[in-house]
Amino acid sequence: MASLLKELPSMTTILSVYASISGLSMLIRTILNEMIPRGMREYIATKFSDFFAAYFSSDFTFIIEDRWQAVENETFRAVEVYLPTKVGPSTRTKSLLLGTNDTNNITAPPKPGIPIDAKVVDFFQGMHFEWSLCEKEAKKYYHRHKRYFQLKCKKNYREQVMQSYLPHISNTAASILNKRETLNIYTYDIEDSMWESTVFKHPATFETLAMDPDLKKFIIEDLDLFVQRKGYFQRVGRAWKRGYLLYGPPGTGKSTLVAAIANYLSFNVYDLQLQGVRNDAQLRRILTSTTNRSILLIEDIDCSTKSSRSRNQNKNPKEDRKEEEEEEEDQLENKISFDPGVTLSGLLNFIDGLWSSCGDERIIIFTTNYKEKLDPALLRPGRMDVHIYMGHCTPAAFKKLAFTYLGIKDHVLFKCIEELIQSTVTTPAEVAQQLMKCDKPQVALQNLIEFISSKETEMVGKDGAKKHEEEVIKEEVIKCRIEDMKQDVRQSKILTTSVYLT
Ligand SMILES: Nc1ncnc2c1ncn2[C@@H]1O[C@H](COP(=O)(O)OP(=O)(O)OP(=O)(O)O)[C@@H](O)[C@H]1O
Repeated sequence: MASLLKELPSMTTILSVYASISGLSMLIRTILNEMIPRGMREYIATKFSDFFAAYFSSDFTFIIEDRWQAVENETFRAVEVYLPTKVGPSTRTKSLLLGTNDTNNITAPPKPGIPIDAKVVDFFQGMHFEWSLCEKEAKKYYHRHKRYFQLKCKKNYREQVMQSYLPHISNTAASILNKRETLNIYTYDIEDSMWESTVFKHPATFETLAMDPDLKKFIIEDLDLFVQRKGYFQRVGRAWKRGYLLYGPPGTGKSTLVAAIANYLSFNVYDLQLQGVRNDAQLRRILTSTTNRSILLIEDIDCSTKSSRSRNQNKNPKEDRKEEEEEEEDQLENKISFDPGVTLSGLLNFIDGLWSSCGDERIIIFTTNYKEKLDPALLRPGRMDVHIYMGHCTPAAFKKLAFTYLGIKDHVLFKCIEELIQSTVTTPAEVAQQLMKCDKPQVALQNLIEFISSKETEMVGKDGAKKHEEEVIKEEVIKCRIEDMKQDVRQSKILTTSVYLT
């Protein structure tokens, strides 16, 4: 023992070694501080600490961003649906987002949501998880901020998270979404680059819709077949989508039919105004951020082109022509400007091009009052699968409306009204408006007879003047066509064939 103590260095030696080491380290630090720039020093220090943290820390973090490879991230959406179910009184969150989008019922209890940076704790099969929703600034000013979920857990839970926890979240979210009682209607906010939703409570159903019974039956069967045919679409190598083109005069029930389809299938509706969309890239982003089991609605598709918009407004073909020329010039300018607008080919690409494969169980509906004004490319077979004409009121449609609005299946005035309806051009919207005026069938039906009769006399008076006007318009149209052909020859030298919607 005494010999062992003798071999130990003395206190003085230890202190002098310590002094030399600290002196040396100070010298090295000073040299490094002078030789290596500050930025690089900080970078090396962070890398060092990251390395040791990863090596020695027992935690692991999963990041789930809102978009994944250019489309909406379904895992993010599942977590977004699942996590609010975990914020009860027992959970350790310091804040909670509350709100309701049910504009029809302000007393509806608010639903919980996850605020940015709040922490939500969840337990699954004895494992402890900590979630937080974060946001980071977008690189481009017109893109919304990126949101992502952070899931922190023990490193050794990693496998279980992938194999059982995340599938459990997806299944729970899917069953919540399938059971949802309310539908949403979305409209795109160009400023914030995001879809905004509100509760969709349209009372229209196939039951209340006044249309030809065979056509109604056909549509219902077509929808039923569509939702059952997941395997079929896969087998034949087509995207699980269905396109409907609804056309016909205003007030014949096109929007009502869309609402009836949404209610029948329990699909959310994405109502897109093409006019505000900046370019094809933005259109792609908008369309890929819609969800499955939904309807994409683009109303008045004919009005989305500049030329068709002006044609609708002007009665005088000469003015039409002038405005068209101005618009063609605009289009030429647009082609070279920063913001070229949406091209028809950009839209078609989503309907049946390569981008059509993004998403499942989607219904695309275009509506128009003027099918003849649509670009033939849109009408080509395979583009819009079903073309549905919504026409003027028929005797059968009138009976349906009378039952819906007055609750009657028959009345002595029916015969007279049916004859009047056949001899005039009346829309279901006009009939519905008259029937709504009074609850008493006798009075309401008499009002309707007066209304249709006055329309009939108006039409007879207008007939002569109308014929003359039609002849003048025909002449003008022929002149315009000849001018068009000349213009086309000139244009084909300058323009390629892309069609612009703005
Ligand atoms: N076929 C119909 N069956 C039942 N109600 C109808 C029908 N058509 C019109 N209506 C009634 O008329 C109103 C207007 O109809 P709707 O907006 O669906 O017509 P639209 O064809 O979409 O018109 P637009 O082309 O102007 O958009 C509806 O609120 C509905 O009450």
